[in-house]
Amino acid sequence: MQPLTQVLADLYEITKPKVVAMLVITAIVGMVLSQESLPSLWLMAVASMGIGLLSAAAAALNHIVDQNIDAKMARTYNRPLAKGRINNTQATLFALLLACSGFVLLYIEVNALTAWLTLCSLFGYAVVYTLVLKRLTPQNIVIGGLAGAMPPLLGWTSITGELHPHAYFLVMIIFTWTPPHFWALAIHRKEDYARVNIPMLPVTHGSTFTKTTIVLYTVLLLLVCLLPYLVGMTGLIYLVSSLVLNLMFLRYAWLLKTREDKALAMETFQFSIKHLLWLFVALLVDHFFKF
Ligand code: HEM
Ligand SMILES: CC(C)=CCC/C(C)=C/CC/C(C)=C/COP(=O)(O)OP(=O)(O)O
Repeated sequence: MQPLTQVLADLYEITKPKVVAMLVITAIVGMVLSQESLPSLWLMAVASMGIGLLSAAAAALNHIVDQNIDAKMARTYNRPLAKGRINNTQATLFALLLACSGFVLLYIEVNALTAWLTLCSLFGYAVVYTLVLKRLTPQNIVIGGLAGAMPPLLGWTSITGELHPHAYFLVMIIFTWTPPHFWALAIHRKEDYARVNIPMLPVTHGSTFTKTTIVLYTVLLLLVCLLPYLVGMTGLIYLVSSLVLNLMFLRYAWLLKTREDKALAMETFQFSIKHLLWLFVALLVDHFFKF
């Protein structure tokens, strides 16, 4: 029997807290951008809580589904389920508790549209991506990435109760960002994925092809990031910040492609996270000081 504190720490770990924190930040930006003035803080808090709970449930389900492959990969062998520190019943009940409380909170305190869309995102990540696409095709993270890109739209609908084209631009940004974010890591962890027969792009098409694809996606990302400015949704603060961040990302991608430095893959991956965080901070600042 594990001590209760260890079980709680393990349950917390399977929620992928840092990823969920980032998802919630992008949702909050969606909330703020949906209105001229700051939305109700109560509504923002409950919506963030609901989106966070359902994202955490999705992450826990991913740990349950992937425990056998996680146990064989150097990056993930020490995860709570892979190591048997918690069992399937504990993890499943925990995931259900998170999912139900998140859904009910969104449905009652926010709106039905957001509750259903967030549940669809959970399904998209935990079932469509993890259970099916991850094992099926090297385009797994391109298609599956849509679930992780949804939070800004979920944040937007939390406040307005309606879908809006401006929210789609934010989704498109994260959707285009996800492949270079993940493939940089997948290059570094290629042997891990090959060992467990997961058809990640560097395994199926090689690292050289993947690096070229990363460069192309970072160029596409730079262009997609211009859309909010071009339609008048954002101002110059966002335009300049996004250009600087995307040129930095492109530089990492280019160095990764052209230099034989093994450390560059993880450096590119780590930069991708900072890139997205600062891009969304820029969207926030721009919203309040738009010129
Ligand atoms: C299908 C889409 C995605 C895939 C396959 C993916 C893959 C990954 C993987 C494998 C890691 C773990 C790296 C490690 O253990 O060292 C990671 C880390 C991370 N991802 Fe993603 N990611 C995706 C989408 C996203 C999205 C949409 C966000 C946020 C908006 C995000 C934010 C992060 C953050 C913040 C980390 C660092 C976590 C930490 O340091 O513990 N990812 N990602
Ligand atoms: C409700 C909602 C918005 C859901 C979004 C869910 C979510 C947690 C998205 C994050 C994407 C992510 C971390 C993928 C990595 O999975 P992986 O299995 O490829 O990586 P791993 O090997 O580290 O587990």
